[in-house]
Amino acid sequence: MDAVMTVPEPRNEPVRSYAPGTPERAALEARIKELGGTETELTMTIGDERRMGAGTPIDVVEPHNHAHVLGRMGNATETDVAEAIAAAREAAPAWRATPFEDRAAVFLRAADLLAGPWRATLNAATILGQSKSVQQAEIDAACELIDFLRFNVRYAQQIHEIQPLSPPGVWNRLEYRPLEGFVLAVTPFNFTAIAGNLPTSPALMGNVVVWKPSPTQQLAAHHTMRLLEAAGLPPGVINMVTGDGQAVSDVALRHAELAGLHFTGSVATFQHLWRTIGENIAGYRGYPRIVGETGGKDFVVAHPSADPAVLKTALIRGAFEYQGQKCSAASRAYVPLTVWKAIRDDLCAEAESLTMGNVAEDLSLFMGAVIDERAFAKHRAAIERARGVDSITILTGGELDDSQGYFVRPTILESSDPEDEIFTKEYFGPILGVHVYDDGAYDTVLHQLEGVSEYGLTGAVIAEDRAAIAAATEALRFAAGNFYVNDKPTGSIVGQQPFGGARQSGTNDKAGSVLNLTRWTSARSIKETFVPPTDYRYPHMGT
Ligand SMILES: NC(=O)c1ccc[n+]([C@@H]2O[C@H](COP(=O)([O-])OP(=O)(O)OC[C@H]3O[C@@H](n4cnc5c(N)ncnc54)[C@H](O)[C@@H]3O)[C@@H](O)[C@H]2O)c1
Ligand SMILES: N[C@@H](CCC=O)C(=O)O
Repeated sequence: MDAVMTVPEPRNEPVRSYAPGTPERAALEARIKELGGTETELTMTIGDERRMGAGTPIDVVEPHNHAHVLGRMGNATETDVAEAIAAAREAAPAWRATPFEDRAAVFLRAADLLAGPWRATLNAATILGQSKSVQQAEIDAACELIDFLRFNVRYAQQIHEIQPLSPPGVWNRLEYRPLEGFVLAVTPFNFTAIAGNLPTSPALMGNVVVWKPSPTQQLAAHHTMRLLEAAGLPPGVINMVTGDGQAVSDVALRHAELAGLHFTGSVATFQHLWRTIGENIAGYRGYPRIVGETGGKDFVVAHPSADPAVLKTALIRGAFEYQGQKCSAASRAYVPLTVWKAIRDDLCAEAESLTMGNVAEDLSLFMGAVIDERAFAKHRAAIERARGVDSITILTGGELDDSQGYFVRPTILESSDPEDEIFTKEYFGPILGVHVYDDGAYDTVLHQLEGVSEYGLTGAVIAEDRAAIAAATEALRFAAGNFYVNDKPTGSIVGQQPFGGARQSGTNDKAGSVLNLTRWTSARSIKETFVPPTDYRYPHMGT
């Protein structure tokens, strides 16, 4: 179309309340009932074909009621993955030739469908399959995914607007090509929005994608794929393979056309994928772009001037929302003695009072279950170890029950040893380590917490004293990619706090920002000279 088009100005999607009696609550309850009462066939999507993965069957269950099967998938085999790559490559020429505004319209439409008729479906699938409370599902599966889809379009346009200088007689242009080949998106269980963003952001930039969701997020991933189809995404642009990922690593990471990896998950998996790419580096057509966001050991440090109520709420919400299964969750806190004395009993009482259970049946609950048996076993081992360490006192929690669902009570551990593993290791669950320090030791504590963990994802300082805020901001400059002042370290919002961390927490390419989208384009410089020279001699050579 002959026009310079501007895309709609994005706004953050408002979070709905789901208070009893609201229409959104009624719609959600009805959809939970429908999806919870169906065993969904969790097919792969390869080109225009939907079929079950040909490998071993995998059940998707409700984490808070693990006897209840929500759906079944088949582990993708090497043949399945090879066919998904072939479908992506077949779709590539038409997709990269599709004008930006037509590509953008697909994702803007997906955002509007999700804001309207699809909202209850993605929220219900996230509550049932990932055990999120209503509030946690809404900020993730609805609002954050809508924001990713809308804001990325705006960011892509901003990238297109970056153009070089053109002196008289010359027109210089930058063309933003997609990468040559396919992008592999491998996504985690804990955020439906992240799972949706990792394949769609490269696709918006004109790439074709093979997407491998986490098996424990597959119900919401399945409906995300249907949403994209309903929005008009052409077959083959995003191909979804199901299962544990083994065949995906074996085939996709060794394929000559691998152009990029868009990953979110644990450090161990990311290092395995990166190592595989390194081992195959001579076999690719180009150098695959590697973007990976991984774990965290996220801190809250309080100064003696901290408002106790602000600190207490930041710890409760930061550590225990979604059972502590956010990469950003507060899992270590450093509190001066005077402030600790003011909050300890209330903090523990509040943690004990947090409601937990079947979040799909009771929409008033604050917490659900941890994601699966493996996570449950990891938390049990961490709590059992803590019981045997002299420097640790279990102040509250420590109870676990997997008879119906994988329930771990919010647990607060106090330790006099700031080097204990509760301050260094990511448990990814509702376990908060607290170190209490003498009020005069603030600077020493900042220095100690800066280097004790290998991660650099999120952190927060709670203080009223301006100099203390400035000291933490400076001392912890490289300890967190997302740093919060007088707030919890979780809950970043697209367009407001671009998200990601460095050190072992990832490549810090900031999901949902211009910085991320630039990784999915390979720019071409074009110089056109209007009146080209016709004689090779320069004036200094004389005639
Ligand atoms: N920094 C961030 O933005 C961010 C966001 C969300 C989660 N996380 C991190 O993710 C982790 C939790 O997520 P998870 O448990 O799903 O992580 P995970 O590493 O277990 O799994 C992530 C994905 O990798 C796949 N996978 C695992 N082994 C594979 C292999 N050999 N080949 C190919 N794929 C493979 C999984 O099936 C899943 O799809 C935590 O460490 C958390 O901190 C980070
Ligand atoms: N962006 C989310 C965290 C994503 C990781 O799990 C937050 O800021 O809480």
